Amino acid sequence: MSEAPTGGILKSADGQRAGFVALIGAPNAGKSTLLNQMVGSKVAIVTHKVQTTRSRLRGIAIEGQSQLVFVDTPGIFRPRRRLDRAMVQAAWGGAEDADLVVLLVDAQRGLTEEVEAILKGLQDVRRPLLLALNKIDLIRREELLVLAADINAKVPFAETFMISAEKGDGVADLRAYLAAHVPPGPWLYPEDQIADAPMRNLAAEVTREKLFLRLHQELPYQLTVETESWKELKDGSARIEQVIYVQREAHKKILIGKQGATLKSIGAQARKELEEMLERRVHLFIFVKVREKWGDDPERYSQMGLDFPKE
Ligand SMILES: Nc1nc2c(ncn2[C@@H]2O[C@H](COP(=O)(O)OP(=O)(O)OP(=O)(O)O)[C@@H](O)[C@H]2O)c(=O)[nH]1
Repeated sequence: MSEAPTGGILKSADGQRAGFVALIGAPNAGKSTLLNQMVGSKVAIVTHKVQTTRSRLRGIAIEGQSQLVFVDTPGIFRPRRRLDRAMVQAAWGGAEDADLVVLLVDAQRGLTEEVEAILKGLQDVRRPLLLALNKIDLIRREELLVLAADINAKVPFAETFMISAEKGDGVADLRAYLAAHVPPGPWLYPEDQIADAPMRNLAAEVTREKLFLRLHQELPYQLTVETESWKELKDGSARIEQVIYVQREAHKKILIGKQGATLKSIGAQARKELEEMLERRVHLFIFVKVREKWGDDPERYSQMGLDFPKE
């Protein structure tokens, strides 16, 4: 067997396709359910190439020779606070970055205010837009056709799919369409990273995400989270210790906050998500350490699966 030219990490690019698919929709539209159907048991890799909150990797699906990388565009609606507004902008940026954008609509709820708001936002997105009407098991076909026409009258979608994410109806068609329409090119993520994202990285990624969500522009990007220890306890819970490395004492202060309040709330959010993800109780201990100059050490970047920025 001959080795792939990339050293065996990526498969040969013959006939391969790969791309980012932004899945957007109002809360409860069924995004998670659809992703589970599309991605199956495969967990997304978690070493982001770029450290931003723009889009979160939700899962990777392989369909034939195509790799579909699903990204979330968090907080696309309800921009109440300034941070939220910044997130909304970032979210639309995420849609702009994607190769294809799928709007998932709960067909039973129909054209709600939230859906209207998303449609408005989508008018400026210069990407192929696909509409997926979900929960078709709950409504009559005639109503579905009317809804499809109403939505397409507002924003012309390249294609409209009618699916039941829960029952699986129509999901294969959508998947096949996406697979055929992502750009030709080598896969974006090596196959082995998709199957088993190391749990320690995953846990560190969760905390890192909470840090960015909470502190946003206050903190510089030179910050890293490492999971130092992970113990399975007898009562079924997990004890996880993490260290957040920052470059300066001042950053440490910001991160910890008054009387530890900032770090405490970040820790609480991370723990909650970890508990949901791992389906068990989690004891999370986070320490903050100053490690000067780690930002200049290329080795650290590659450990995190990041490219070392040239300047
Ligand atoms: N009947 C029916 N229910 C569905 C279908 N797809 C999703 N649901 C239900 O809709 C609810 C919301 O689904 P989620 O997948 O959690 O929705 P979501 O868009 O990820 O929600 P957020 O994470 O809050 O944005 C759940 O109770 C699902 O079981 C479907 O095709 N038919």
